[in-house]
Order: sequence, then structure tokens, then C-alpha cells
Amino acid sequence: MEKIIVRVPATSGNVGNGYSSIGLALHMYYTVIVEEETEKWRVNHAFGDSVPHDDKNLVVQTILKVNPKIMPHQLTVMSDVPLEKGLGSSTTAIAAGIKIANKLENMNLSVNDQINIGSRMEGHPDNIASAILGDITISHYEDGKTDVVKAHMPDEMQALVFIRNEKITQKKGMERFPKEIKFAQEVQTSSASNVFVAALMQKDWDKAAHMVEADSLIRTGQGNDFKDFKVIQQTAHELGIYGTYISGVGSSIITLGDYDHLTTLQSKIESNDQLDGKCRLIDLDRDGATIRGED
Ligand SMILES: Nc1ncnc2c1ncn2[C@@H]1O[C@H](COP(=O)(O)OP(=O)(O)OP(=O)(O)O)[C@@H](O)[C@H]1O
Ligand SMILES: N[C@@H](CCO)C(=O)O
Repeated sequence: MEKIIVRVPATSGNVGNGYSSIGLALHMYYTVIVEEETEKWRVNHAFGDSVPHDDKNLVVQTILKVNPKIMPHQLTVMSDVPLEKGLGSSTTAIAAGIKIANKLENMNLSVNDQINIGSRMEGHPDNIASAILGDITISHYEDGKTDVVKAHMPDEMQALVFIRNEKITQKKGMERFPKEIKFAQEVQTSSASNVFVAALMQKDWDKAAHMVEADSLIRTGQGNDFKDFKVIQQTAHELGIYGTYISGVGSSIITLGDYDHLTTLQSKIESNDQLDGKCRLIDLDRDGATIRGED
């Protein structure tokens, strides 16, 4: 019998000034194979002991939240998505759980239902919307419901992801944000995000890239903790490249651009031994999570 295989892309939340709204899917994947029914849930993975192997695993918790009647199975996970680096690892597990529950019980959840379930679990919609739909998504989440639009990043666009060695959980990262912001800052942030989206729709990447870097709450919130961010942004500017931001609440730093510009930036970053992390040039995922196998 054919096995069920679900594949979910890594995602970058908080793109530019689109806090808890704009998400981007990356060609970096989390794969779960659903194996035979077993007496108890068992999850094989190579994340180490911090991630449970039993029914406390986030994939299983999500499956049971979506449908508590689902019988235990053995699951095998293969992942290229690092934990706690601002690349949506928790979202990969949640999206996989939603897709698996939907498939095992033939629930016919719509894509919107799936995004709503994921947004409620995460408390924000940016990662789950782009994980489910792919490419770039713009979302608004209120009262448990997400309104989402999928847009298209330019075809040549790639992401240079600087994965810092420091790990930051989403919870800890959020503590670095200011608890309140002034009205004037809200105007700067939302207008930058509005122009980013409008420029993207008009295929004006140059303007969009500048808006990614316009006034940014996360930099105010995180201040000097992100010195690698400033170094990478400055290095990119010297090469005429705009479009650098902190992915999610960190710790990864992403620069958007085309292959030629980003490979030049990559070699500069890699030759700077003050920077504490690894650089990867990654395509964007355009299709979002997929599931195949028995119905
Ligand atoms: N595949 C997985 N299976 C089970 N638990 C996972 C899995 N992936 C992530 N988690 C849980 O999610 C936590 C990481 O979630 P967190 O939201 O803090 O960071 P992130 O998702 O990697 O980054 P961000 O949300 O900022 O993009 C891990 O410490 C682990 O507890
Ligand atoms: N919008 C989310 C992104 C985290 O991945 C947050 O700020 O917590």
C-alpha cells in the first residue's frame, strides 16, 4: 500500500514590516512519512531529545487537535529546517499534522480551514499561510479567522539566508518587542508594508526592497542584539542590494535578490569571520505543502 507522505516548506515570517502578516515560503523542507498503525504514537526523528518521540510531539498533538479519533501511527520525519532559527520549524510540524489528519479521516478541510486551524494554534498567520500556500502571502488574523492573499515574488527571486548560531524561540524573541508602540511608529510600519505589497503587485522590486528595510519595529525591539543584521545589511548596501530583514523573530537574517547579486553578497559574508553563522542561498517555494499517498 502506498504510504502517505507530506512535505512542508520552511517559512520566513515578519517579512519586512509585515509583522505577523507577511510570510515567505522557502525551498527547504520538512517531510513526514505516515507508516503503519501502532498501539501508541511513535515519531522517529533526528532532532534530539528536546523534541518528543511520542504523543507529545507537535505533529501528533496537531493531528489529535484536528481529529481526536485518529488512531496511533508510526511517523518518520526528515527535516532540513533548523529549530528555533526563525524559519518556521514549529509551523512545519503543525502544517504536517493538519494535512495528515485531513487525509487520514478524509475531512475535506479547505485550504482556508487549514490556515485557520494553524493560525489559531500559532497565534499568528504569517508562517502557516505561506507554508500551506507557498510563495509570499499577506494575511490578517482576527477572532480566529484568517483572511489571506497569495502574491507572486519575482521569478528570479532567491533568499540568502544567514542562519545565526544563536537559537531563539518564538516566545523569547517576542519578549524583545516593545509592549506598546507610538501612533507615529505604527504609521511608519504599516505604510512601509502597504507600499511593499503595492510595489510587489506592480512588479517594482526595487521599490519593494527599499520598503523591506524601511522603519522596522523588530530592529527597534531587538536593538543591538542583532549586530550581525547591521553588518549584513551594510555589506549588502555596499553592493547596491536592498531587501535585508530579520526572519520571524530571529535568529536568521534574510536578504532577497537575484542569483548574481546574492552570490556576490554570500562570498563577502562568508569571508567575514566576525559573523556567527552559516549562509545558504535558497530558492523560494512556490506551491506550499503537498501530500500524496493513499486516500
Ligand atoms: N518537527 C517538530 N516536531 C515537534 N516539535 C517541533 C518540531 N519542530 C519544532 N518543534 C517545536 O517547536 C519549537 C520551535 O518553535 P519556535 O516557534 O520557537 O521556533 P521556529 O518555529 O523554529 O521559529 P519561528 O517561529 O520564529 O519561525 C521547537 O523547540 C520544538 O519544541
Ligand atoms: N509573526 C511571528 C513570526 C514568528 O515566526 C511572530 O512575530 O511571532
